[in-house]
Amino acid sequence: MELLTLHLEKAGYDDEMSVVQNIDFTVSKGEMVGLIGPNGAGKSTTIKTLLGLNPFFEGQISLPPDKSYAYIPEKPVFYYDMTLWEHIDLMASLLEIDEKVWKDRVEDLLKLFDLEKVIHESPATFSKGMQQKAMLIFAIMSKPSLYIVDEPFIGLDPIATKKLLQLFHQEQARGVGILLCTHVLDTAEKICDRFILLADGRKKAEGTLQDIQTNCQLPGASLLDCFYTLSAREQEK
Ligand SMILES: Nc1ncnc2c1ncn2[C@@H]1O[C@H](COP(=O)(O)OP(=O)(O)OP(=O)(O)O)[C@@H](O)[C@H]1O
Repeated sequence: MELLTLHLEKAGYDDEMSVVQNIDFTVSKGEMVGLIGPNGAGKSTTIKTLLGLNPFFEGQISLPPDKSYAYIPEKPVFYYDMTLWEHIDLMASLLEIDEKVWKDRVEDLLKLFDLEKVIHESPATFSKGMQQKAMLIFAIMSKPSLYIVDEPFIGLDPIATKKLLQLFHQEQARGVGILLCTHVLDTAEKICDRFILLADGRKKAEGTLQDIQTNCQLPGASLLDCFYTLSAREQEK
């Protein structure tokens, strides 16, 4: 069952000029799809558009009903005057989650990510990795059916990365779909079921690692090598 279907004929930042053209893909239940591409390829524009943050687009987007998808941004934003616990409390009331349910979930997540000691401090003063963990807790506590995650690994230490990968795995096992936008290709290669490769605002390749290897005529090659080959091919055009 498809949780996200996207077909962007064009999208950009004003009516005049489109940044991405003819991009379509789906994310199904239990599936992790990697959205990859070089700097400026159009990944963030695609994500902003599918989240409804960008009014300049033509196409169709279908997301799960309200509140059942969560976006984890690359650059977290916090209220300076609020503690981590106050952020969590606010999030729970906005999402209308039962108090006992969210408190149990949050307790486990705070323990998992080692943030119990700082619940009464403002996340605005946390390190990059701690802020990333806080954003993950806000997203996971709502138990969405789809995650849209932008560069979750930057800033996380190896143990937190491992814990996050295990968490994603558990979430996928309960049928959650994940759209993962990342430049960390060696990790993406291990965890994603399929990839969408964007370059120059267009979809250049799509499929499993094996499909992409076939497309590049590089059997057995790493995702990074395939990415490099496809990017070089694009530059030659
Ligand atoms: N707010 C904006 N206004 C106008 N143009 C923008 C804006 N944001 C991005 N662009 C342009 O859109 C194009 C695609 O940028 P986008 O941020 O989607 O790329 P990306 O694939 O996410 O890159 P990166 O890997 O560097 O994050 C670039 O040419 C960029 O200059």
